Amino acid sequence: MSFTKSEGWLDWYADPSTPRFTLPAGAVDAHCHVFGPGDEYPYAPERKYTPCDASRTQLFALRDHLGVSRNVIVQATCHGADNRAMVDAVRAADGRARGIATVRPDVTGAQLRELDAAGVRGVRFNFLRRLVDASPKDDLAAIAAKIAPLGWHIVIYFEAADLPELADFFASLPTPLVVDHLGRPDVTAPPEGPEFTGFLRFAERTDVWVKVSCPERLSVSGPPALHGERDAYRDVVPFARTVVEEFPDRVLWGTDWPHPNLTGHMPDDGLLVDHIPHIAPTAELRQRLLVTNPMRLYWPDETS
Ligand SMILES: O=C(O)/C=C(\C=C(/O)C(=O)O)C(=O)O
Repeated sequence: MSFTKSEGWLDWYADPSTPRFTLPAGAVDAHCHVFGPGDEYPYAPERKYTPCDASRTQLFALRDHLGVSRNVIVQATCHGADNRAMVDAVRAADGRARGIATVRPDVTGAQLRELDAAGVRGVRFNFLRRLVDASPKDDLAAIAAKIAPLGWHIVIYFEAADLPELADFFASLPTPLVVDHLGRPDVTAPPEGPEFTGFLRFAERTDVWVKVSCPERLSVSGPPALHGERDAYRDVVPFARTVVEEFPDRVLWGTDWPHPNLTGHMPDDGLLVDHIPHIAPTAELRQRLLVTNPMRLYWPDETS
């Protein structure tokens, strides 16, 4: 079966620079995806975009190029609840990857145990209307109840403006929560404004983790110079740095490779690594962000 990429779709950056910032040993890319290949892992009929292919082999090549040690591979909406591409990539990583799945309310205990055995450690609830049709909260609550006994967590992806409406539902969930991409703040508003301070209050819950990822999605200071600028996405820094400094033990970082649904520019993944010292200004903060925190959440049996 062949698939045609969505109109205007930008492929991932084919020639990422070698980062100037050297990642610490054991660094984890805690948010990335695999797409297809579509002829082996067909894209879901209900998808709202059709990506380029982005295989596990290409993901692992980027991992090695950037100096990353491990990956958390998050099921992308273009694959719906068919987790095979993600699971096969996790299995192929020989213990160096974990997975976050998408499941439906009728998922069985046996299916969840099989995912867990493969290295899956959570599910994703996506609330972006441009990515998925809304799921009834009762369905999501049913999924949460099924996965909680496994010790899994729930990755939540939402627009900042929707957090007030979603906060009570999030509070009702019986598992830790991991927020994608800083909760997608409007970086044109001041960090001390009501929207972001409201998000910080939400993140004060000790079972809420935050990915300080995707500056390229959030930045409005314009695309960086053609991948020559080493301090790109400056307008996102105050938001990400605040979260890192306020919750140093509950932050995670990821590339978001292969960067779905970006228009205008595609980030050089080497630049995304070079962005890290701007949001985590000390070696100690970077050790927690990149190694200690993701190991505690995804490989607890391997942490001392
Ligand atoms: O890759 C991301 O995390 C962000 C996006 C896409 C998805 O999460 C997805 O399709 O699963 C987006 O903002 O379009």
